[in-house]
Amino acid sequence: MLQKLLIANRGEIACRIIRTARALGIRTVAVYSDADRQSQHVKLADESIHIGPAPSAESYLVIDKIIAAAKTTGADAIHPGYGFLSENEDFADACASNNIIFVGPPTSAIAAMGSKSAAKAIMSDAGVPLVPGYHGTEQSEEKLLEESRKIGFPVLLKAAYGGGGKGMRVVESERHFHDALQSAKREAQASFSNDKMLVEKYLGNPRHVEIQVFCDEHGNGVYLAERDCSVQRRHQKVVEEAPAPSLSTSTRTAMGEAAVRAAQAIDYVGAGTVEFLLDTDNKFYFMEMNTRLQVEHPVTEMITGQDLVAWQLTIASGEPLPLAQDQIEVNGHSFEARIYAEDPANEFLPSTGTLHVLRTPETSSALRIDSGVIEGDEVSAYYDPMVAKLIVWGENRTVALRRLIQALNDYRIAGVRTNIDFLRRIASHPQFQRAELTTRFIEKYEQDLF
Ligand SMILES: Nc1ncc2cc(-c3cccc4ccccc34)c(N3CC[C@@H](N)C3)nc2n1
Ligand SMILES: [Ca+2]
Repeated sequence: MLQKLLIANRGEIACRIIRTARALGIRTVAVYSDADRQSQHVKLADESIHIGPAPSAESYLVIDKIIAAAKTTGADAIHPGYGFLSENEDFADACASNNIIFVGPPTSAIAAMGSKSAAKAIMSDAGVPLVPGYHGTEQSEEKLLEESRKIGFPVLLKAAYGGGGKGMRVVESERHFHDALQSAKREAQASFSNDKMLVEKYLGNPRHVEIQVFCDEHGNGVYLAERDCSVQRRHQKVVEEAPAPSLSTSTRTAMGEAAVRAAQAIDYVGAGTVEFLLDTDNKFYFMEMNTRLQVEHPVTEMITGQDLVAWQLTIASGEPLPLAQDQIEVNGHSFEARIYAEDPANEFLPSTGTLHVLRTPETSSALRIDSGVIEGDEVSAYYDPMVAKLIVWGENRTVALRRLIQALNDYRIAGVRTNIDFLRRIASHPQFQRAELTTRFIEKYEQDLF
């Protein structure tokens, strides 16, 4: 087993990783910027080391500083968490060349999934269903238009190196094609320094259903059920749940097996998430694969009873998967609500300030709060405004949803504005209660939600 783990992250995920490492008897090292000197993750770790000024670009994102911190403290492994350097090939390489275990997949797997078009080519060979479309290297406007005609409008233009909806344009008909392509390419170039496009058939009302996969270094691969992350606002997940409501056992099995095939096609090791679009006809299509632990992993932990960070550390130590596929059981239903310090009344802009009041609902085996802050802490604008994740479990969706609403009612935060009321309105909405989830939920019910 690993002796000493450096967590190259901050906030709730750093605290969460430290808790599991401690339970496994692994010593922990926290890294912190000037703004995080007094933060929770620093207090929780056995050791801590300063890595630079508050801006991420001068601290949490600086590969050499993280590597130097690991060497100074004698860490034998680094957990990247999510965001920051978690899907950065150069960072994974830097760990390897410094004989530090990177708690994640091989660099080759990160590279393979880095481009959506390259990923689709691999998935197609692995027999994973793709949205009808074009993901080739020829990028002339004529070629992309010809392929769009073949697919049939409406089509979706997507940036091959994109994410979070940037560089994405729905093209209703041919006469909008030129302008949509130019603006998508401009945005992709600006956001990702790469304007390579792929074209997909536009699905009118898909759900976002993602499969949690785990592979070890011995060729074993399993899936740990799925999560429905359809309720998004501007491509940012707001509420996630597991399992996906009204997903048939045959669809669940087919998606899970496709996800494991996808992972094994790239010799995956560690925790990964294969994202699918689930269409109204129950057909599913590969969207992308995330080669990191996701923010919403706790809902999977709640319904399977597994600690996914413990699995990551076990596998990073070279040990086999803790369970075989037929030993993985799903019990009950779980929701995660992401609590952001942002102001719904002001375009959801980040809200900063001191958390004068932070009273949380009482935790239990059915209610978990993953948070990186305590009362009195400062919420700055330097980092992601998510201050906590509220995770609930129930023996069925109705019970879990009732607990979610009760917990949101019991949350008291003063000093920054939060999205708690917005979350409560989503959870209480009749269509949400009836699990009529589509990716257009918030857009469709916007007037009821604000
Ligand atoms: N071919 C095709 N058709 C419809 C789509 C609709 C979306 C979409 C659009 C808006 C919100 C969404 C929420 C969850 C899942 C998907 C969406 C979508 N994505 C991809 C990235 C994700 N953040 C949004 N891709 C799509 N692809
Ligand atoms: Ca991704």
